Amino acid sequence: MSTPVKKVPIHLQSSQNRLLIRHGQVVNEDGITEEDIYIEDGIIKQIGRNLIIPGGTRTIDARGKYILPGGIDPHTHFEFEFMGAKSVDDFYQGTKAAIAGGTTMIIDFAFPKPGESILDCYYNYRQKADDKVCCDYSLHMCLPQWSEQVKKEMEILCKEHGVNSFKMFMAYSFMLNDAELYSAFEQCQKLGAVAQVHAENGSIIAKNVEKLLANGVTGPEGHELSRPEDIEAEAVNRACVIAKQVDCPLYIVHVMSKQAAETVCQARARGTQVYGETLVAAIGSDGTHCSHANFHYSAGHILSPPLRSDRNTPLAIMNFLAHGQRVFGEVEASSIGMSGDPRDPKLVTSPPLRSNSDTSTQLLQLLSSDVLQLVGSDNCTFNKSQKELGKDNFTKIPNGVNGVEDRMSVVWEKGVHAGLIDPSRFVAITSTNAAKLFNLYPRKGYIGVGSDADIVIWNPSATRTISAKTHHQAVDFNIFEGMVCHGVPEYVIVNGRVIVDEGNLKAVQGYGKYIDCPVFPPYVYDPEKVTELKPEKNGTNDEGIQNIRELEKLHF
Ligand SMILES: C[C@@H](CNC(N)=O)C(=O)O
Ligand SMILES: [Zn+2]
Ligand SMILES: [Zn+2]
Ligand SMILES: [Zn+2]
Repeated sequence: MSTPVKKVPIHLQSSQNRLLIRHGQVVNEDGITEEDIYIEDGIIKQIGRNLIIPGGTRTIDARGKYILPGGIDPHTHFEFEFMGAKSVDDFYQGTKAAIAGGTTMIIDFAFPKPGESILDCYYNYRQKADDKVCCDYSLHMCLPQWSEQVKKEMEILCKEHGVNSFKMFMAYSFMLNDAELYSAFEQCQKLGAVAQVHAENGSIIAKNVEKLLANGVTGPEGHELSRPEDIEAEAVNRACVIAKQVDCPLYIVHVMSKQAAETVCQARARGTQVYGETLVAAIGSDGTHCSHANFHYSAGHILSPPLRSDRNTPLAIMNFLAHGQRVFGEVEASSIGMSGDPRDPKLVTSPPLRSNSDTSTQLLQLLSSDVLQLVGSDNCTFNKSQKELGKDNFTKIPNGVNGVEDRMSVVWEKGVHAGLIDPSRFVAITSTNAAKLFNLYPRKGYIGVGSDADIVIWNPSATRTISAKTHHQAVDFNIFEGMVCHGVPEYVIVNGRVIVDEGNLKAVQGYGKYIDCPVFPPYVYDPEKVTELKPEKNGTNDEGIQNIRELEKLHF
């Protein structure tokens, strides 16, 4: 007979784990409501008005503020050994900085060392991250080579370790060829995993580099010259063609150019199931900074695919992120029933499409698809001294920039404050869509009963000036240096704990944990059939997300 568990009377339980957020505007991807939120033991327990809550609960007044699902950054490289250097933001400082900026979960790219199996790589990443992370995290696995062993270990990672996404490279010395990509996509599709690609044509880049160096172009300006937009767009298209042959859902990481985004758009219009991730760097910066007289300044902006020198890129990328991105071409708006002034910047983002009959049908299809679904940081930071590895040869500059701390504010400034997207779309592209694609939703990326209490109280009218002097990252450079952003996190709640409290960061090392990403994400593998799985938002059911109602069909 077991001894009865002694239940501590609720009014004696520590109020540390009970929180009430009042008078805020709750923003989910499908709308905004004025509701209060009651949190206990790290879970959202009640949403509504006039909630009955126990005494001793801390109350936060969110009047005039938005209450957002915590940001989810789908793309980081903490303490990553790459190109002869190790990225300086580790899992502690990187996740601490993430929380400071309103991100409450990250998904890092595990990358096997030479000769290391992907299974050992997984164990080693868990070893180095678990005790350091300040917020929850998951892992993608990179596949720098293809073999029967890799194929087998992908299955183990999917079935036993909660990895449901694999990144293949089409550039760098560890690029896979088309047949290997084909096999890798087949395995992803069989396992119910998300196939991700770094889409640049590595063979053409190698030839361009040879020519540039032979002609004495060794500075950072050579980086984009060696890998122009065509080289990115060609690889995006090729990956989409292979994925379609295999019927494998495809996720293009770091779409960095108009041409690549248009290629995603056209592939979607042909019925290819492809998702596009862009980076906050592509929205908040551009390639003109890479040909600056100062080497450190230029090298500090080097990543791949490169920031583009076309100054229209940030606005075009932001438009591709806005839902129902409209591509205005030669086809007259009236001829396809479009309203609005064609000169409206929201409409014009890309060179004219051919105006013939099936273009208008195709255009209509394009008009209905949102081209890019989410924004990552690709935080892969190297100090000025490390970037000097490429002082005499741009191909040796360690590739990577910052973004994990500033992602949310820069997207708010360039998107919501600029009037191009609304707060709900902001939530979709900075949190919810990542949760859906990697099968974390609605536990993550949603404010609903039963969801994890990862919440940001966001002040839309406050501003902050970004600087390496004040940021919480380890790196000594910031590509957004001096940018004034509207949109500041005043409170950041991580699994029910107030980590940013009235702007003060109180990160706790090791407080985060590893989160499994189950295979066959419904939003990816059942887009036709799947109904939107969502908890009763205001339900009283404290079993949380078990309470599933069938709702309208999926729409991305
Ligand atoms: C190697 C890694 C980070 N570096 C970068 N994007 O330049 C990536 O390709 O995503
Ligand atoms: Zn990449
Ligand atoms: Zn990356
Ligand atoms: Zn502003």
